[in-house]
Amino acid sequence: MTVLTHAADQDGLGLDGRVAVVTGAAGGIGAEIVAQLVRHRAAVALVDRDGAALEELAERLRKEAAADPDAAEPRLLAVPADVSDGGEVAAAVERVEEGLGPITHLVNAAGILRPGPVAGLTERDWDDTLAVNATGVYLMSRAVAARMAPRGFGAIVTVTSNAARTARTGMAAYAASKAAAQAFTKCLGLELAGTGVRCNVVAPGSTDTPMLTSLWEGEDAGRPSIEGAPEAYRVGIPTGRLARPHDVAQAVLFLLSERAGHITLQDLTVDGGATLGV
Ligand SMILES: NC(=O)C1=CN([C@@H]2O[C@H](COP(=O)(O)OP(=O)(O)OC[C@H]3O[C@@H](n4cnc5c(N)ncnc54)[C@H](O)[C@@H]3O)[C@@H](O)[C@H]2O)C=CC1
Ligand SMILES: O=C(O)c1cccc(O)c1O
Repeated sequence: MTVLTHAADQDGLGLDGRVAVVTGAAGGIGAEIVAQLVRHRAAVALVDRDGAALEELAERLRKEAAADPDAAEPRLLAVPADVSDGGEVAAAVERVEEGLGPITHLVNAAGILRPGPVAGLTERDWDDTLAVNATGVYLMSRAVAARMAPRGFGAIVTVTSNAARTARTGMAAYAASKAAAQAFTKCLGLELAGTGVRCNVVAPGSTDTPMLTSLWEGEDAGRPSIEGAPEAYRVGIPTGRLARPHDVAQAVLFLLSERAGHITLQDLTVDGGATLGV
């Protein structure tokens, strides 16, 4: 089958000519993953519930490529969809394969965070958080894996959080949803291990994106903001800085790539040592 053999391997990553789906593509981390995939000449389907932001991102990447004499014209497809809706996920996957060809790579990066202590955590916040961060990963991975497995090739990376394994104040629903996504991705990886489809997890720590900075700015009315941030955050990070979307995307690209060809069921933390350093 051509999908298994046609990718040129100019840089050892084996992403050239592949077809990747990135959820949460309009977000800080998702957009950087898309940009790096484009740089490695993968065709990319941009999935997010914010359709306008997807169009803007696609336009920006096309302009950047046009201004770079060494860059090929990017193959991009904006596919607005809510990952927590099974019907929308099925339709999105169908659209991607019609528009770009057989999906070979999936990154689950869509996510929401509704911070606050459990005492004030509403059922709505709990349900919404689990719906996007856990059910969304299950729905998208199941739909894509059903296509990858019979073709005998594929790689899935789910972006969780170091909050999945470290108790964090004000993050109970979020941490639970990320722990669920992490366990699900590894179990799926085990089921698929004999098919040539690899499934891994990247768990970032505090990363400089709107999800984090909106906490500090107290943008969500009525939600707690963090006093003294971002300085307060740096204190707990041995490397002395927040992760950048670039740091997280590098780890994701590695696990998607042929350099990680025998790596599956792994869980890579990208948090400057925050989880393990004392
Ligand atoms: N920023 C941080 O400090 C950290 C972020 N993460 C995780 O990284 C991933 C990316 O987060 P960021 O880029 O920082 O956040 P972000 O808020 O910039 O991006 C998240 C994106 O997901 C999209 N999204 C939300 N719900 C969706 C749904 N139901 N369907 C489709 N798209 C949806 C949003 O529209 C947004 O574009 C998330 O899963 C997040 O939980 C993990 C650890 C740390
Ligand atoms: O570590 C964090 O600060 C953090 C913030 C927002 C979202 C996360 O997943 C985090 O791990």
